[in-house]
Amino acid sequence: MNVIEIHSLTKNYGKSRGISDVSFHVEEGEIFGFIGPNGAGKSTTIRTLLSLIHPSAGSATIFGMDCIESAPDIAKEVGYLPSEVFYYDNMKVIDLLKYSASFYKKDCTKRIKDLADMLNLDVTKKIDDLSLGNKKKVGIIQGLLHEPKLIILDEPTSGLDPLMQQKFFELLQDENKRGATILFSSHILSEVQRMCDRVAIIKEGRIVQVEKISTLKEKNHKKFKIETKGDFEPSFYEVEGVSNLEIKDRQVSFLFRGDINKVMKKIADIEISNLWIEEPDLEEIFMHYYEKEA
Ligand SMILES: Nc1ncnc2c1ncn2[C@@H]1O[C@H](COP(=O)(O)OP(=O)(O)OP(=O)(O)O)[C@@H](O)[C@H]1O
Repeated sequence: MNVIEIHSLTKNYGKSRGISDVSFHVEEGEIFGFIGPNGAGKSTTIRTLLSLIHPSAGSATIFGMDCIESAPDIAKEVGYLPSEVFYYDNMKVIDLLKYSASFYKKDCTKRIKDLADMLNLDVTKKIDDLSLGNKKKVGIIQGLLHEPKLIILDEPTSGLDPLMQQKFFELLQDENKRGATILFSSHILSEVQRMCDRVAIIKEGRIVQVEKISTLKEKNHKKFKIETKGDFEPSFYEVEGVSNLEIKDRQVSFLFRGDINKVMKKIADIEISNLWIEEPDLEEIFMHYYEKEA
């Protein structure tokens, strides 16, 4: 079942572009990444989905319900962490969290305590006295306290230190094991690569690719580095799919895309002393893709 379905969603801000013709779906139980550079349209897509702003064209459903018509029902089952959190600073953290919990028909007391303990947040403090990172933690707890079936996170890790990011990812993985579907927007590719099953790439308001992370990596080049005992056969360079070839003494490095057996057969013909084959990380794939599309 698809938890989120987005059909040709378009949002213009007056004459300026927000998003154009955005379509993708998120399946039940997925951790789905939504990546793109600043201003690409991630927040606009998410805010349209949550009916915080209305689309200029197109439609979207969450749990099969229309995002605009059924917004109040959808909100009960969705946890949302906006990219920037703003609060009435004078309140105590616990009072704000209790207030947030009052919107749901369940007792969230234990859950709030567990989340605050896990994230190391002192809920007796005034929001005014919290650092940016600790304010972010309040937002995370607000988004998760009602054990939502769908968690939508817009740039969730900004402001969190590396240790806290790690805890936060563990928390999300636990939520996912509990059955929650997660939509995770980010411009930090390493975290998307680490957390997500599939990813949609957005550029200048348009989706340019939706792919499994594993496929995205498979379809792309691998990096080869070889050290040889003797000189190279010139024919080695004729293998289809070899690019960015660099030779220095008895070391050769190149990128390869295609049937890996072909290049392995070539390598078997020469006497080598060492061999390294590296997967590109998502960042390299992403840059490659953006350059190609530019
Ligand atoms: N309220 C607004 N009024 C006018 N234009 C807007 C508004 N909000 C966003 N935009 C424009 O819409 C486009 C998409 O912005 P959006 O905030 O959705 O991108 P984003 O991918 O979330 O980027 P970031 O990572 O910087 O938050 C940008 O060109 C932005 O300038």
